[in-house]
Amino acid sequence: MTAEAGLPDTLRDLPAWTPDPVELADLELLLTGAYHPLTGFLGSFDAAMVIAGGRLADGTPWPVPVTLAVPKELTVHERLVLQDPEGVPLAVLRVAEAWQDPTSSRWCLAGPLEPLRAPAHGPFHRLRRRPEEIAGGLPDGPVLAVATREPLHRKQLGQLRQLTDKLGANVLMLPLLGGDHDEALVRALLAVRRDLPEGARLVPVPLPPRGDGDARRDLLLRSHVAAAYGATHIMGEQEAEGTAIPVVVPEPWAYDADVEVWRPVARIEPDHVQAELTPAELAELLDRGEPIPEWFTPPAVAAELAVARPPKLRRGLTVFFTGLSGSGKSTVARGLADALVERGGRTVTLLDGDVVRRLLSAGLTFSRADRDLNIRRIGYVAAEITRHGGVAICAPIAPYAATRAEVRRMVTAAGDFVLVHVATPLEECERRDRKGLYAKARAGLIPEFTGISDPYEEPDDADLVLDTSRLSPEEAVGRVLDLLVAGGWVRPE
Ligand SMILES: Nc1ncnc2c1ncn2[C@@H]1O[C@H](COP(=O)(O)OS(=O)(=O)O)[C@@H](OP(=O)(O)O)[C@H]1O
Ligand SMILES: Nc1ncnc2c1ncn2[C@@H]1O[C@H](COP(=O)(O)OP(=O)(O)O)[C@@H](O)[C@H]1O
Repeated sequence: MTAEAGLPDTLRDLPAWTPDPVELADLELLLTGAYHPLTGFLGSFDAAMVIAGGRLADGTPWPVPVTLAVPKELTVHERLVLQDPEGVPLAVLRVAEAWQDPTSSRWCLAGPLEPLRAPAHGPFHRLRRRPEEIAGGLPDGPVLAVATREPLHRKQLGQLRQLTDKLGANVLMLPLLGGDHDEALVRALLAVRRDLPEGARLVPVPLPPRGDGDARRDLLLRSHVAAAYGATHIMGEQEAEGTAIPVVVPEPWAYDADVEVWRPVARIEPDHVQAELTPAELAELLDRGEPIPEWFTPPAVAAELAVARPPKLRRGLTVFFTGLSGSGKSTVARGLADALVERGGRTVTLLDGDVVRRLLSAGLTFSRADRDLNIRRIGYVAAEITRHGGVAICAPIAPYAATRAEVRRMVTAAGDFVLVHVATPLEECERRDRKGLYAKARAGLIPEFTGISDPYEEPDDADLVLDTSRLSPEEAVGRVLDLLVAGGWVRPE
């Protein structure tokens, strides 16, 4: 891959496109050779064959459609610069085919890629390696890949040691990046490096989970990437047909509490007590901020688990109010912010609809596009506050369900999200008409007024519904506080 100082003159006039995070990861893996034998995004025939039968059109096994979706306008060009989210050009796509995905109706481009520069973003970049750099340097003999999105606890470490002993294998750890806490994952795996067999290598690989949640295809894809990195076997949860290298499934292990060691279940005396910590139990301990037992995982791994899932009392949270103008969003949101500040222990930022429109969203109108942009901006700021462990309280109208869902997604990648629908009836909001806007809207002086001449899509995913025509402001704030206490985000008084 070349290290260009800037975009060559000949490419400067080409249109540029920033693929989504999964496509960007695909691009990186295509360029590094980790997706061998693929060298570019798939065309319609290959994609259809892969979806139908797990094979490319020429019969080569390939588990997932690696495709690139673009806006229709971009399908007329012969070449396209693909860039990272900061606008750094990564590759040129020479378009061989523009095609419309029959299921999503989205337009896709296929064709060979010319690399411009290696992607240089993301944590632990210094540990990234191209497959050829690793595969060439591995010792002879079996290599067992552990391509994982989860840390290794004492059980998996024991299982791994058993498998490597049995196979006489070296270990290749491939932490799969693209989840919500990549750094914590890599740190947790680095923390157990001493417990891995001598000579184990660790290479982070960008391979976010794909939207379809198909575990079998995911394992197949991981097997292809692991094979490209030189692995001869992959540790997996289940056997699967069509993997690039054999899957080795560890036998069940449990903690023998009588002698305080992890061992294969088959080797535990029948009268001994077996212990396990299910994912749900582990999550509960983390939520409550209670210590993770040392028999379950090394303390350094436990510390990373707590980074990825902090105790709820310290975890970032967005409380998002939605409702008609005059429904009481600002009043209740302000009351909640004051109550949280009075209780202490939390930093609180109130992103009120009116205030946001004067600053962050100054100049935006009330068209659908501008309302969506306004809500996305609020969501972006709320997600950042949440990421840093604060409480963001938002109180815009947010009339569109899809945009609220987008904000929920952005925030939940960083922490927790609570949606409060202030469902005060329109008649009551209009009766209040604090700012005289409803009267103006009825008189046709304000076009596109929510509830009068513009839609409000009622949420069906609200965590709390408040009707302030039946509640005092204090009662309404109390309901929200009760919810936050019940959910563990706020200490009971
Ligand atoms: N056309 C139209 N429709 C709705 N609301 C209007 C409109 N024009 C001005 N206003 C005033 O702007 C406030 C709503 O702004 P938001 O940013 O919360 O709206 S949105 O979420 O972007 O739809 C809203 O304030 P709140 O009463 O606090 O909700 C109104 O006072
Ligand atoms: N239970 C209640 N909760 C919130 N507001 C109430 C309540 N009862 C009456 N109101 C009044 O309704 C109006 C709501 O306005 P506001 O909070 O600015 O709503 P929004 O932000 O949804 O436009 C305020 O004048 C407030 O005093």
